Order: sequence, then C-alpha cells, then structure tokens
Amino acid sequence: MLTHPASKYRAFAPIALTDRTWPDAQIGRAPRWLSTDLRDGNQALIEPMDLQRKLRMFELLVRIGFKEIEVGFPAASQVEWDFVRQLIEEDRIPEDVTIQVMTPAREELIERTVQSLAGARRAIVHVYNAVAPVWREVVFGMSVPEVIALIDRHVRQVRALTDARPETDWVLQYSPETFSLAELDVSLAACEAAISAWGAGRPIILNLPTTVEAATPNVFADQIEWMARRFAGRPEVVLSVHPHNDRGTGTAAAEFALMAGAHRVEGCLFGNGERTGNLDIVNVALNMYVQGVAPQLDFSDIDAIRAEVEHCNQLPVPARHPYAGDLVYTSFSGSHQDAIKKAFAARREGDLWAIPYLPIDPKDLGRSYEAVIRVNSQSGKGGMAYLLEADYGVQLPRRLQIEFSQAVQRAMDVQGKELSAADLWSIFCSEYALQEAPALQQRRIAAREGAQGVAQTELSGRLHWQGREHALQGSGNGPVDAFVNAQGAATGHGIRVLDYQEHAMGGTGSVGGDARAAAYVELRVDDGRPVFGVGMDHDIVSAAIRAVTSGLLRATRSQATAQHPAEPALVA
Ligand SMILES: CC(=O)SCCNC(=O)CCNC(=O)[C@H](O)C(C)(C)COP(=O)(O)OP(=O)(O)OC[C@H]1O[C@@H](n2cnc3c(N)ncnc32)[C@H](O)[C@@H]1OP(=O)(O)O
Ligand SMILES: CC(C)C(=O)C(=O)O
Repeated sequence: MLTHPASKYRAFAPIALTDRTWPDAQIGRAPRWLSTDLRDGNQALIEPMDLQRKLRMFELLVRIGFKEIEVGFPAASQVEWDFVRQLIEEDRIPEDVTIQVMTPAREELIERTVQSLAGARRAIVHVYNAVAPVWREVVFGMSVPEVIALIDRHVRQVRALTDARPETDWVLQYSPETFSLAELDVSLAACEAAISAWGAGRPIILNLPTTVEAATPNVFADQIEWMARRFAGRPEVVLSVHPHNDRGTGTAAAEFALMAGAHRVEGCLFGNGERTGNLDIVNVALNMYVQGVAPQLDFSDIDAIRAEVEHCNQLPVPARHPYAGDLVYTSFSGSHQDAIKKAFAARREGDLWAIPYLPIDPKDLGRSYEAVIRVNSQSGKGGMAYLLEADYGVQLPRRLQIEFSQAVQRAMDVQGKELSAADLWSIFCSEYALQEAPALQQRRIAAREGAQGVAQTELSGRLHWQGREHALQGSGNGPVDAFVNAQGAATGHGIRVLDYQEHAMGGTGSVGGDARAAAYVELRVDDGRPVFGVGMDHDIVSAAIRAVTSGLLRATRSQATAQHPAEPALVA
C-alpha cells in the first residue's frame, strides 16, 4: 500500500447543498421495492441461473410480496429470453405484480427487448447508459451532448415500439448508469432528455444508481435530495435508487436516500450482486421493521428464504449476515448471555421488545431461541444456566451456577471448543454425582409432636454409603433436617445445611428418566468450604435426600483430594 494514497486516489468532492433537509427526516413507511435478483444479481453469479432456478427465484419473490420484479436482460441470452416468454405465455405473473426487463441504449437490443414482452399485461422497460466522465471519455468516446442525444434517440425508439403494442400497459425506467460518479447537472440533463423523449406526463421511473459506491452515504443522500428537488411536484416521475455496496455502505445509502426523497428502492435478497453486491433489501426492510414500520415484505421464515436463495444463486449467505446469518442471534460472551437471560426472565406478554443484544425477536423471522446462547471459553455462568434450564428444566441457584461454572471452565480448558447443552448436562451430572449419589432405601417418615408442641419429623431407612450398608435413624424439623442428622450420625461427618432450594422439573432431565423434582442443597461438611449437592427424583423428599448425599459425596471427595493432592502434571 502507498504511504501517500493521495498520490493515486482522489477524495470525492462534497455536494454544494448547505440547506439539505434529509438528516432530519425519518422513514415512516415502506418504499416501492424492486427486486433485481433475476437481473443484476443474476449477472453477477459464477453460473447464472437456468430456467428452473429463475422460476424458483421468481416464485419466492412473489411469495415474499415483491410487486415489481426485474426478471432479466432478454437480449443477453436465450435463457433470459425464454424465461420472460415463459412467464408471459404460462400466465405466471400475478395480477398485482409488474415485471421489468433491462436493455442498454442500443438499437438492436432495444428492439429484441420490447419483442420479448409481447402479450404482457403491464411491463417496465428499463433503459440505461453510462453518464460519468470516465465512461464518456474512455469507454464510449462521447461528449456530453452526444450522450444526451443517444438517450433521446433510444428512448424515442422505445416509445415508438411500445406505442405499437397498446395491449400492454408500459412504463419506462431510465437509469443514468454511474450516477454516483457523474456531475449532477449531466445526470439531470440525461433524465430530462429521457422524460421529454418518453413524453411529458407519461409515467416514468428515474433510477439513480451508485453503480460503484464512491463516497460516504451522506454524499449520495445529498445527490438524491438535489435531484428530488428538481422533480418535486411532478407526480409522473418516480425517483428510484439502486445502491451497490463497494464501500460496505449500501444499506446506509438506501436509507439516507429514502430520507432524501427517493420513492423506490432496487436491490437483491441478502445483497447478492455485482462485486460486493447490490443493496440488501432484507437488511433495509428489517431495519424498518425494528423501527416499527411495516416493510410490506414477508420474511417470517427467513431460513427457508435463505435456503432457497442459496440454491438459486449457488452462493452461501455468511454466518454473520444481518438478520439471516446462522450466528446473528447467538451470544457466546458471558456478559451478553447474562443480560439476555435476565431480560427474558423479566419480559411480560405484550411488552415492547427490549432484549439486550437482540435487536429483533428471532421468532418474528421463524427462528427459535435455541441458538440464542451458546457456550464456549468466553461464556459465564448465565449462559450455562440458560442452556440447562432451556433444555433440561433445571433452575440452578445463583451460587451453584458460580460453583458449576468453574467445572465447566476446567472442561473447556481441556476441550477448547464450544460445549453443547448435552455436553454441559453430562458435565453437570458427573460433577454433582447424579448417578452415584445413593437413594435412601426402606425409607420411613413419621411426624410427631415434640417438646412444646413443635412438629418433629422422624426418619429411618437404609443407605449404601462408601461400600457399606448403614441403618439410618434421625429426627429434625423436617425430612431434610432429619436426614442430615441421621446421615451425620451414621457417617461421622458434621453436616450443616446453609441453603436449600427445590422446584418441580420441566424439560427432559435424563437422570432418572421420570424425575419430577429437583433439589439443591448447600452444605458445610466438617467445617470445610461450602459445597453444593443436587438431587433429582420422582418426589421432592427423595430429591432432597439425594441432594444431601450428592453434597456429602462431593465434600468428602474434595477433603480426600486436599489431603492427598494429585501429582502435578509434567509440563513438556
Ligand atoms: C451496471 C450494469 O449492471 S449495466 C448491465 C450490465 N449487464 C450486462 O452486461 C449483462 C448482459 N450483457 C450482455 O449479454 C452483453 O454485454 C450484451 C448482449 C449486452 C452486449 O454484448 P456485446 O455486443 O458483445 O458487447 P460487450 O458487452 O462486449 O461491450 C459493450 C459494447 O457495447 C458498446 N455500447 C455500450 N452502450 C452502448 C450504446 N448505448 N450505444 C452503442 N454502443 C454501446 C460498448 O462501447 C462496447 O462496444 P465495443 O465492443 O465496440 O467497444
Ligand atoms: C441501474 C443499472 C444501470 C445498474 O445496474 C447499475 O448502475 O448498477
């Protein structure tokens, strides 16, 4: 790269429009949309669509709700011609949909283009020619007056050919190609030439492209406002824009252009198109949607639409693509997951959408919440807890989440890749000894009145504990207390319950397939550090008893590790 890029590249000159009004405007309703997937999108494909793929794309665009569809460049190839003929002859164009076809301003191509539309109810003939200096000087070798004369001649030709076919309702679209790079007065003169050759008062679409993005999108907005002022009060003129994305600002250019007075927007689904693509219509439409404006296009099943577009274009939509990529509703990082989890818990039916890090409800686009949170080394306790609750129905107390996240981090350090909900569940089951913690056999529980009329619980049973069968007997102010006392007496450990929580189980917990209840107990054993135990069983008392044995098992294991630490691993 150059140290002084100014020696090779020139800054785009700003537009002299000091009284611009567009920065204060708001987009309050959907524009007219034109999909050019079948033309500009198609001409950029490694392998342009065949008839079958073109038809699938057309039908998809109709289902989404496009009312104007550029179906091809009929003079370019047999497939393009045949497709236009197929749509017309097989009566495949819905009543409320208008097809558009494109031709350069070249006599023989215009003739064939208009012929291709024979029998259409309504059609837009789209004529273009480049108007910017490099094209005038280098590509065509034409002066400005010659360019204007060329437009006049070719639009008159379109008029004569279409007037001869009155059975079709004709609209002309004229594009000063390379508008973004051209002098505004030349573009204006080109547009005026097209209007007068087509006939003053007849419907015409003036389509202003950023054929190649050349400046920041505010400059394009200035260009559009400058042009819009010249056509104000002329209802037959529809001002359309056709942004590309060379600077990565196609979406901003389209939005600013709408604020600056454009009525219509051309683009492609997911931004397919020449080079870095055409404007991504899905992006602009859904940006509107999340501002509360109905875009009049239906993306309720975004994944099915994406799959169909990928099939037709034979190009993938990247994982980070706005609104549609695989990963765009997924958070890996702990603080994001924590905020999302809390906001979902606080959300009530009918609330405005206000979930941190999720600008749109994925369900509106047919996405589930499943992939919203995924766990890797950047994740914290909130994400793990969310996945275990969503998939296994366990509602882990906050301090247990903190304890468990350390076990997950250890697994992550070894494995170094993403952990699924099933992976987390398996770590959870082994960490809390859910399979190993024994149940109390031959359990008997009785209530009796103790001293001063205080209710007491008597508990007895048999517990298989560390290779031996213990006969347990204890009393307390409830079954958990009675069991703790009984187990402490039988095993010789001093056990204190610091916290106890329980809940009925939803989800599909796979420990004890019929588990209906979960219990979490925080214990201090023999004055060691607090540890959690977890139990799941068909009733809450059995779950609580398992939780205490799980906690005791973990505490005694960690005491053993502290007394006999493992040999330090050898570092290579
Ligand atoms: C920005 C856009 O997306 S515009 C749309 C671009 N889309 C496409 O090009 C896809 C379809 N195109 C095609 O199939 C072909 O390019 C066709 C059928 C249009 C033309 O093919 P060809 O006649 O072989 O011309 P080719 O594409 O090589 O080059 C363009 C020629 O047309 C000339 N030309 C372009 N516009 C005009 C015009 N208005 N009047 C006279 N000549 C013109 C160019 O100067 C060049 O001529 P040259 O070969 O004498 O230098
Ligand atoms: C509108 C037409 C001419 C176009 O595709 C472009 O300029 O990018």
